Amino acid sequence: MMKVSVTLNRTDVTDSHLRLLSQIGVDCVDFGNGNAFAGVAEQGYPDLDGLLALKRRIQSWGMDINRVTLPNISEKFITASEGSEKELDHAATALTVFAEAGIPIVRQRIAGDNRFDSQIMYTAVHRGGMTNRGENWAGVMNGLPSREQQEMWWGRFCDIYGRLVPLADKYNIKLAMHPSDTPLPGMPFGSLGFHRIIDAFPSKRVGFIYCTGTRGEAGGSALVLDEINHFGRKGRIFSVHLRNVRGSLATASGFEEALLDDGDMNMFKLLLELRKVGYDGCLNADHMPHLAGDSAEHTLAWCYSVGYIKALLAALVEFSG
Ligand SMILES: O=C(O)C(=O)C[C@H](O)[C@H](O)CO
Repeated sequence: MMKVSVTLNRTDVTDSHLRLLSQIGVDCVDFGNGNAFAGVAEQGYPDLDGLLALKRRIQSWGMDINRVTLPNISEKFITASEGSEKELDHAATALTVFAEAGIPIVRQRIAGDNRFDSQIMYTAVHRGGMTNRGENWAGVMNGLPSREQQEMWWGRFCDIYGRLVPLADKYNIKLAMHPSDTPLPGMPFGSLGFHRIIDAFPSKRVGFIYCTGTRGEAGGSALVLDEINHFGRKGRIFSVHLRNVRGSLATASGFEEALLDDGDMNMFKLLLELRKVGYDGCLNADHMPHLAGDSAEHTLAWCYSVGYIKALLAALVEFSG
């Protein structure tokens, strides 16, 4: 049975937030910022006792931790600056701490895997005046990574995974990569990059946080359905970010993020495809929309997105019979 998760970027979450998540029926929490865990600032990796206390607190509200993030690997490591190997040592230690705490999925953020580019961003206005992130890639072509830069980055990525994958196998924890957002040409993790990862690192503990929003940005629902089918059949989809978009780079040279019911993709069709390939992980209510009257913590947005996903899941059960 698929479950619903939300992302928290801080670990000092209040009881009132956990209560709200529990009330609206969230099953799991994902932690999106690897540097937020107690211990990372001081020693470079999370403190096991602090992590276990956080896990127990979340469990006391009827939820669990689904995915966490390893301490960030910076540009210094990519360019092999002196002393930067320590970052990989810390990521490796963090992985073993998370495994010891019984966390199922870790994700390594690496400088250069995502690219949020002010050159191509604009504010899209949707129904009721709601604003959303829009991107149009005209003008960015000259700034894209060269073939040489791409290969250099890939070499460093292989150094990172070469260290982390054997540990993931040894400690039985899943190592998940998120697709590059924005999926511009030359970014490492589009559909070709995803194939490349599992070809180079065939361990069954290597897979993806499959983000329907990011991949929809690349090619709309046709691409998303194909990729869910392919990577899902290979058992490589460990978690799903559920987000809708309008347009795509392939079809409109641009895209706009949208509410789950108001983009081009029919989210129920995506769930049917996930069900077809036997996916039973979390559906994360990705990227909180900016709703009128919402709090800085996006509590209204959580209610909208989580409620929508829970209704889709109820419909899916009836559909399956
Ligand atoms: O959740 C992650 O690991 C991400 O990489 C999230 C992305 O940075 C963000 O949602 C952009 O799609």
